[in-house]
Amino acid sequence: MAVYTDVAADELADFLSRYDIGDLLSYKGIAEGVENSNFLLHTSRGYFILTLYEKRVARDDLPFFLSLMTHLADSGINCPQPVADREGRTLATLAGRPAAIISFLDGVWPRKPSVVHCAGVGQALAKMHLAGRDFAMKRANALSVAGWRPLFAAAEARADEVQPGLRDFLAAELSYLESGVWPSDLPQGLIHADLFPDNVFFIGDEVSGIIDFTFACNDLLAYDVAICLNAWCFEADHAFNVTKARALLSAYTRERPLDAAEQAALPLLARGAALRFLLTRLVDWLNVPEGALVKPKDPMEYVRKLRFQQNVAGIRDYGVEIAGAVA
Ligand SMILES: Nc1ncnc2c1ncn2[C@@H]1O[C@H](COP(=O)(O)OP(=O)(O)O)[C@@H](O)[C@H]1O
Ligand SMILES: N[C@@H](CCOP(=O)(O)O)C(=O)O
Repeated sequence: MAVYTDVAADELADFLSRYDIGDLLSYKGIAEGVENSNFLLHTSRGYFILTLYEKRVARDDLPFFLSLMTHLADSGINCPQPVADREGRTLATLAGRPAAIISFLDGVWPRKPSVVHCAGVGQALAKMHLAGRDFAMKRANALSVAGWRPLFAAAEARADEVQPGLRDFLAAELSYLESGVWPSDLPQGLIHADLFPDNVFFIGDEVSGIIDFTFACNDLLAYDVAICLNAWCFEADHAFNVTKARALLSAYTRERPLDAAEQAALPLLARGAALRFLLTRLVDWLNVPEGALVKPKDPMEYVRKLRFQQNVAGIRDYGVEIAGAVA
């Protein structure tokens, strides 16, 4: 999270008077994250998270995100729950932004994910995919292949300020991924689409909860796995850690086996996943709003990940053997 939109104390007190969550004792902006404005509320009834939805979130999508959290929780996935006001509404407006209050989850996200954490997220991701099967609402992925060229267009003129040659590198990769290679016939379902370490809480070695569903959508399930491979299985020195990848994939496939087509497509999906986060990071890096409390994420990290994925020959490079179904 971040804070793009500040909220005055009297405005917040007025807003909270519509809810039954006790008296406000304190609140503070949360500097982590990059997408929305988030505040930690401390009231006489405990802690809550207040989110003001910003740039990439369409108001019309909010019922999908809020209903999804309720659905997943009902299916045994520990995730934040939307808090309704006294009239039963979970979606509101504050400081001119769509806003919601959600429950606070205990746990901490792993700053240096270990092999055990990677296994934990693999299992949690598969359980979330299974729990999403009977979620009735649908949302297309606005940041799949068709969504990448507008991001590229927004950043290409200044891409070489970040790294000489970056514009041409991005143009070539984008053209390749747009050339008809992207699969459409793999198993689809509800995906998180942003399951990075800062969105998975642990207590000890156990996953205690999953947060941040504002990119959740219907798309290829294996694409979600690819996003996680990129986000969890590289070291701080940018080396790919095959032991972590094996742990993540093995734990995932114990819950939901990957079919042969998904296994074969995984390196390509990981290229696409790397390009998607590279592009959003680049756009954000070049457009930090003045006065915003946000630390933009490094696009170059994803240039390195993309280069790695371009050279992956097959799923064996992720430490697992090809089989009818990886398990
Ligand atoms: N339900 C929650 N319980 C506890 N902490 C939360 C919760 N939601 C968000 N946070 C805190 O806010 C940070 C950023 O949240 P996130 O949803 O990733 O932001 P963004 O909306 O920008 O994607 C998290 O890393 C965590 O510290
Ligand atoms: N995970 C994305 C950024 C958006 O996620 P947030 O949960 O940190 O707001 C990235 O790393 O590029």
